[in-house]
Amino acid sequence: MEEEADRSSIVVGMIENRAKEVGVAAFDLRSAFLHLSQYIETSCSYQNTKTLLHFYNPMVIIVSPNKLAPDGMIGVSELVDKHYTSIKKVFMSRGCFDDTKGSILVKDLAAREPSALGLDTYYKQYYLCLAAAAATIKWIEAEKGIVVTNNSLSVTFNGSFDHMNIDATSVQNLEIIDPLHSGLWGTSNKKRSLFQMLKTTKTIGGTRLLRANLLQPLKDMETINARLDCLDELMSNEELFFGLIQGLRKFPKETDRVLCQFCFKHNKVTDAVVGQADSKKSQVLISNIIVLKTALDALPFLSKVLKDAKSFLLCNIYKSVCVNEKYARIRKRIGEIIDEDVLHTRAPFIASTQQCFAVKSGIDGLLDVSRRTFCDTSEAIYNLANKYREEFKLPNLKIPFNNRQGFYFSIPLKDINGNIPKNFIQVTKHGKNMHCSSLELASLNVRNRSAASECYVRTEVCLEGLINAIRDDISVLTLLAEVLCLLDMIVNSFAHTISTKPVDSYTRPEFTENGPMAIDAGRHPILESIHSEFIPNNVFHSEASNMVIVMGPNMSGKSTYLQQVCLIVILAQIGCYIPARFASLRVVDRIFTRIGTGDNLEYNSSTFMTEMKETAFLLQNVSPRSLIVMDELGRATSSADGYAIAWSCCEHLLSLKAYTIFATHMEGLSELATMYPNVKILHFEVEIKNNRLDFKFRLKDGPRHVPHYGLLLARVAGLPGSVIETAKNITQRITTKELTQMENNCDEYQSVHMAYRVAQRLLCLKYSNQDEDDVRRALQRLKDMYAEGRLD
Ligand SMILES: Nc1ncnc2c1ncn2[C@@H]1O[C@H](COP(=O)(O)OP(=O)(O)OP(=O)(O)O)[C@@H](O)[C@H]1O
Repeated sequence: MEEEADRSSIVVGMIENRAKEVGVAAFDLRSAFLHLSQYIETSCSYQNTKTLLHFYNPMVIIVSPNKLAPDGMIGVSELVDKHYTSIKKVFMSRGCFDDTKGSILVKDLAAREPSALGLDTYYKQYYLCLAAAAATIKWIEAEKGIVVTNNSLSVTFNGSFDHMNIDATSVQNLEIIDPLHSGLWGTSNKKRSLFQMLKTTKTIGGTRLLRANLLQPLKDMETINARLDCLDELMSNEELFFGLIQGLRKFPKETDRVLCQFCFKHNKVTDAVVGQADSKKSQVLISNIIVLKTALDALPFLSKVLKDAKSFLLCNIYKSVCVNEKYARIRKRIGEIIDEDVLHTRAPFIASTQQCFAVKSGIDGLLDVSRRTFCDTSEAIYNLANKYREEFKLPNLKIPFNNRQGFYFSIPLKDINGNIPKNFIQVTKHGKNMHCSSLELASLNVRNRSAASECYVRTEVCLEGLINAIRDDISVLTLLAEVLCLLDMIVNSFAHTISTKPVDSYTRPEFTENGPMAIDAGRHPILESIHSEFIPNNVFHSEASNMVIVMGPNMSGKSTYLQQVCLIVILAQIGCYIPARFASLRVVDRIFTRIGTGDNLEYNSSTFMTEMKETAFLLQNVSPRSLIVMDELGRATSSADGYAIAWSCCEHLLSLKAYTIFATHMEGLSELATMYPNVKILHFEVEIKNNRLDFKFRLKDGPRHVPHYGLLLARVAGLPGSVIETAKNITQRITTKELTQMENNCDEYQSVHMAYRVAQRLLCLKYSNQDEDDVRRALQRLKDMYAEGRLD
């Protein structure tokens, strides 16, 4: 399953205009989804396009042939050449990117009214993605020999903009899909990504949905809360939770893919021209109908489990899927033609026999004749095996079947003893067995195969009416596919993961419209299972305190903290519980990270230039609801320039409403707090014991100077004692002056911030969901703490 889940099924068409606008059409052949997006590419390194391509992970990219964009920029075609060498690239002439054709196609093929997508209104404006859709659909129909059924495709328009945007570099930095290879976090070999941690889904569709959610978490609070309500119900109702696990198991694993395949008709004209035998395709179709029948048979159990569910999401699934008469109607029609005993199976011979006998007897005379031939040849093959067993004294001779060879003999090597009977041909060794055939078997195989092919083709003829009727109700099948993937993700991944953690270690996050981002005792979802004693830390951001500068020596836990905050936000926005005691969040629309991984994703770009490009992209695209984490910005150039850049970036971000966490070694940056009340300085607690740093991994308020931590760590790393001593003398002289300055700032910082913190807490109380009594009690506590000077 793993391999297939990774295999892409998406074809992407892309085109751009002179105004650096890009239109993208992404057609998922597995789920019959067409995603259209059109946007202005703000960054010269095509960050938005890269993020989308990373999200879709396409198997084919279709572009028009011109290498350079009209303004001399590299253009999407060159971008694909440079960065996506392993993906098949197809050129189609500019004429194939026809927006008028695209709009007609989308209108005809979309399952929902195009007006519901907003495409009717904005048609002229969004011509680029429609042009890309025209080229993409044309290529798919020609290349795959299929015709997309009208009113079948699920089309979303600019769907990725309705979700949280995490650029491709941040996806890597945060180890959302894959862990980083370098030892950045010190435990890379044991560390998994968030995706790997949650990948307990049981179907490929569910796994893909999970990946898509992690790359583009939700932004809509209602949908997030609906998922969380559903999780609440699953966590408090064991019967429902285990019932759903059992219910989902009854559906064949490939149900979601198969249901969507009914959106595509095979293009018989193309087949005839190419002269391909139809039997393979008929076989696929019959097997699809058997999967559909098995899935429809699994629905009543699911209905029974969901009948008394209370949460909105599960009730909605019950109403739209479980009590929808259309499914019963399709099942009834299948029952009129398909034998009741036929079940879905993965064993090749049983599957192919089932397919031959799927249609009830007496419906088609020719089919019945072919079946008889199929039975006769199968029996002859078994008789032949019996004959050989006796004739050659090979009682352990077996007659397995695979789709490529048909039947073959398998004999234990020890029974042969070097004397291979001369009737046997195509002899090969497989472990402790010998595989072979004989001329008689080969000839029976040919007859058996041809009888089976005839059965498939006749079966397809018999099923034609049924298949057309199924296509009339295609929307309920794609709906069932979506529901199964969603349930797989929520039940088998989210609920399962939470249930494997210690009780109450994961909690439901709360969301408020404009409230703070407050996380109490948050933990790193992955590192906490590697470290036996992971230290939790708090997070607090509000409009009045939107930047936190985190200081601390190397190895004190800064980078872990930054990653932890982002992963918690992502988990919350996919509708999952989070590793914290409590969290109240506001919805984040973009996550930006600037973390020096040392990996240069850009070719021909120094570490510093990469850092600057990423920072420029961030500053150009940041929105009031973004979350920004920056790790040691400015360390890759001279210290004065680096400091200046870090300072001015902070000042810029301070003028915005976005929340920023800035980790740095530059102690001078703490002075920002004396000038800007919306900056909070924190540090990771470290003690020095016997000339060694003792890391506490606990966040404390205010700046803190740890003398010579670089030297202490250098000693641990093994630098010679004489080198360390010289370095110590030099650094002592430099820092004495700076230290005096910092201590002065520290006092000033404390008094300014005391008053400011009161204001912050008042703001939070204003937006909180607490009742009046709780608010009154909180106000009294605030007053007492202020009087005692212990407000941190
Ligand atoms: N809260 C925590 N509890 C327990 N261990 C932690 C915690 N945070 C970090 N660690 C451990 O400390 C190691 C160093 O953490 P991290 O890389 O975050 O430090 P850093 O301050 O970013 O270092 P540098 O400045 O050198 O990048 C991590 O590999 C992790 O194993």
